[in-house]
Amino acid sequence: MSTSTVLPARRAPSVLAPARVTLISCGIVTGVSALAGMAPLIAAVEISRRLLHGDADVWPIVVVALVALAVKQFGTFATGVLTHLADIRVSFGIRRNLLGKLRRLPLGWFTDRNSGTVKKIVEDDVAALHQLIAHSVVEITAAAVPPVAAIVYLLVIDWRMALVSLLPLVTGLVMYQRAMAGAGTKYPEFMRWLTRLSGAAVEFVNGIAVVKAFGTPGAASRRFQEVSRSFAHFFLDWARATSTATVIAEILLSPPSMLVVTATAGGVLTAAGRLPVTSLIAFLVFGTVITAGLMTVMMSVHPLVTALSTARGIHEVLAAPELPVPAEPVVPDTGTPGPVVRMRGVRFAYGETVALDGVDLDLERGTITALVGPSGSGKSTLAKLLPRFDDPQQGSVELYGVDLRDIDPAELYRHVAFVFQDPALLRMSIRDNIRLARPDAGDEAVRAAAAKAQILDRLEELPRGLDSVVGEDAELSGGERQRVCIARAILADRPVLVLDEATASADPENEARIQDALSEVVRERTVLVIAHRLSTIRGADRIVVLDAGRVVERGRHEELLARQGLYARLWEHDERAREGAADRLETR
Ligand SMILES: Nc1ncnc2c1ncn2[C@@H]1O[C@H](COP(=O)(O)OP(=O)(O)OP(=O)(O)O)[C@@H](O)[C@H]1O
Repeated sequence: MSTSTVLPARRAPSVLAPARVTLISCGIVTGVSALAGMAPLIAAVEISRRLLHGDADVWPIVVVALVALAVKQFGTFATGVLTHLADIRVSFGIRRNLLGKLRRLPLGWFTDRNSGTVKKIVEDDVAALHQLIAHSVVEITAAAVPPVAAIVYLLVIDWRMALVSLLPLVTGLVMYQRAMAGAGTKYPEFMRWLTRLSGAAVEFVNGIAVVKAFGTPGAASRRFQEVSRSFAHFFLDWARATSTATVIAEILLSPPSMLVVTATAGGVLTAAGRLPVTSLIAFLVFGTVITAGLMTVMMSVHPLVTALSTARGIHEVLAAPELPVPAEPVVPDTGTPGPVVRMRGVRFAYGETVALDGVDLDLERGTITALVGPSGSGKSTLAKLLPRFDDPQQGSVELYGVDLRDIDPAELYRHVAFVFQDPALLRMSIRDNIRLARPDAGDEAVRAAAAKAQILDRLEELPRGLDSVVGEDAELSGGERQRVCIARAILADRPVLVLDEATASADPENEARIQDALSEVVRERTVLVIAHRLSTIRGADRIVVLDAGRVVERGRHEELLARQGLYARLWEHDERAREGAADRLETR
């Protein structure tokens, strides 16, 4: 086991922390602006009061109202600019942190989630935060301050009339509250449905080739359809349960309802001489301010709740446990005697599924060790522990006698390279793809690596040669892509190499060239190869046979054949498959 101290999982900073000061200041400025924005309404009431009393001196009021209006406009403009700038800063920071985090998360984190979920967090969720930072705070403050100020103002003018005017408002809010009851549990469920929908859509699109080739019409997209249908049911049920209360609430909270109540009650009181006309005007003007403002606040609640839950989701990703990083990393000494890689008592389980159970394995310097075994025996899992895509739950993996958990990841990748089955090329020039691990490598070195990987001639045929961009003007076959990855590994020149041989057999010429490229890349290196076709690893220095997560046999090809065990059976099976294929070809 590792003996070094490891840092606790990095504490994720609050997603909104960098925008906090801006948001608080903009909230205050917006509140003041909103109050200033009410000045023209107060001025209108005051002007009508003076005119009704025969006082024509209204110009000072007009001037004050205009100044207040200018203050409001300036405040709105300034807060708009500041919040949008804060949004750009925060979104950029979050995207950068998320990308850094995704690089540090163990591979297991990704296999537990589909690519739809990851895309939703990085792209959609960060974009959704725009609403919160650039809009929600200022918009809600701007909408909430006038109604509150108006209520206080009307209570001061005539508290009894004010209470009567507020009746439709209070009833409307009670109905609204009833409509929203259960939203606390329904809303997170709604968000989970959206994630499921997005995941099902991505799965469907990713598998479209298989769908077209094998799917009976409609059958392959069934999962997507099922998720869509279940989501529609969920949403309809929710809408049905809340629609009546929502409609009544919206009618009561609308400005016309307020006007009807205020005009009727106010008119009766004014006619009876209990309410001055100027007060009636104030109620008519400010009554609609209250309802209009509240409607805006309520409309903003939904995007606000969405944005807050988004912020929580992003925070959870940033706080997800990473593979521990050593506090004091040890630099492995390549001169250490003994095996280059040593695995002891390695156990690894995916939840309940035990993939490796007590595996011991040594990779001796400059040798090729082949991992073979039936499908699901744990070969890929074992190989992925060496570049530390995950840590074993028990036991240890050592490089030059140092536990991988004690080595800085950047240092580890200076020693270990890998070529996996699925050739991963990035959307950049072929040249940059090859020199991914050595960005400063010169043209000569890149070409030499490509030549050794048996791909240079093909790359030179591309429209812009090595400058052609993958996915734009560099369309390569699977076998060619794999050879580019091999060129990358050759140029990276790491002493230890993990190699997952392709299962999908390429055409014979491609196949032969891949084999030539591989024999180049393994030269003078310590290699762990996952062998899917036993013919290719006959000459390996050592063959390790896995079965159900355990090493059941080890030795050279001839020794293992002589033992008549699992390897011999696998070999026989492979031979028969090869002969069968050859016979079929010959009889054509
Ligand atoms: N991400 C995962 N989640 C859950 N179980 C997994 C996961 N990956 C692999 N397994 C399981 O772990 C076991 C070992 O899988 P692994 O892929 O290492 O085997 P393998 O020998 O490489 O198989 P193959 O030759 O088919 O690629 C299998 O039972 C497999 O179903």
